[in-house]
Amino acid sequence: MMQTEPRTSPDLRIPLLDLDRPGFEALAAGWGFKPFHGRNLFRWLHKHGVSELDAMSDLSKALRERLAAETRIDLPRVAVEKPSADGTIKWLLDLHDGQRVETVYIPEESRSTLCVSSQVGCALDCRFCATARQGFSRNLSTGEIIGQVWHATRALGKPPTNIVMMGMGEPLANFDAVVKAMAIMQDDFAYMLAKSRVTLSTSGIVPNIYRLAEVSEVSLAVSLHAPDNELRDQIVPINRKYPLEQLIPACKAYLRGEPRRRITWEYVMLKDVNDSDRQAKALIRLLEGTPSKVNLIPFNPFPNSGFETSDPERIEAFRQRLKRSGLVATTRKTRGEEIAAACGQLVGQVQNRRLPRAGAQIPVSIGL
Ligand SMILES: C[S@@+](CC[C@H](N)C(=O)[O-])C[C@H]1O[C@@H](n2cnc3c(N)ncnc32)[C@H](O)[C@@H]1O
Ligand code: SF4
Repeated sequence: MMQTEPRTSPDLRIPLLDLDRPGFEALAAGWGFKPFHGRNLFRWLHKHGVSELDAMSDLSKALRERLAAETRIDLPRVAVEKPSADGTIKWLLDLHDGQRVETVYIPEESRSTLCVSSQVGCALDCRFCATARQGFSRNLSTGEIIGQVWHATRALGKPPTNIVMMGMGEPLANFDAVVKAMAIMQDDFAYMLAKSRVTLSTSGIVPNIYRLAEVSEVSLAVSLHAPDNELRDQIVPINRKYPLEQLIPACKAYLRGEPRRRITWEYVMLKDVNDSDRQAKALIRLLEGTPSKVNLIPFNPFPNSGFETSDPERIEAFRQRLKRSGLVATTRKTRGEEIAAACGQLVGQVQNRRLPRAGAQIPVSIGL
């Protein structure tokens, strides 16, 4: 075992999980090593899931000593692991300051999806969302976001085939950390996910949709939930700042006219709120001219939500109406019911705050 004592206080050491590949290369180069040594370290950490410096056999002793002295690797600690009979696994992860976030793994026949959190809580206050009830606590760092992927990959023995930024929080409100974490997910020396296999879901922070288009090519899912401003203002309050006449052009611009790309619109089905035939027609009109897929999400209830989920027949009638207009429309499957693991329903724990029991009986539903 390497005996080197840290030269600096642990808090001042460089958190390696916060770095992307260029960051590792710059770190190595800054210390007088070749940049590829930094790349090798990045590969050990993310591709091989190795966090013990002594096991990184192709790194020089001098580099490992420097790393041991001046860097740290803050791996997530699992507070609770809940497997479900259908293979879904929910992890509640402890963060360094006592906050907790949830990550959900959903296996399917031909793919596996990891639902990743971007914030502790959320400030955007969508009326039907359990995370919103928790309020906003803080952004996650890049390391805390990619740490969820690191953990799942290690636990499962292989990376998921798909990652969705649909856990707790609004990813576009934590722009820099999320973009860097998504770059690591896609890096060939790390998790090797194709661009289309990483999806960012947003409730519609319009300026950051334009920014995202400049720096990333991930798939975009937008939480729409209403076909007009009047209703959307009420149930997705960010709409008052960025209404539909700004949101739709931003999403179109995101596609850059590329024929194979499209926006996934998430539409949570709320009984007698947004599920009428008239609203289906309005939705069709709204999405005209935008390459789209609509994903209908049966509302996952939680105590005192004030909403009910639409009847299955109503959801199917709504879907058929969209389909007849030529839209691709699907209904999300419910998964992992007994472990309360719904993406979009996650409630981590915030230290020293009283939490609603929301989420206690909530099923998982996912599937873009
Ligand atoms: C929790 S959000 C996280 C990503 C981002 N903040 C957003 O709103 O798109 C992921 C998805 O879950 C949906 N969702 C939130 N609460 C839900 C509920 N009670 N039932 C079903 N879906 C819900 C959201 O609308 C969104 O489409
Ligand atoms: S749906 Fe998304 S944006 Fe809205 S409160 Fe929940 S996590 Fe935040």
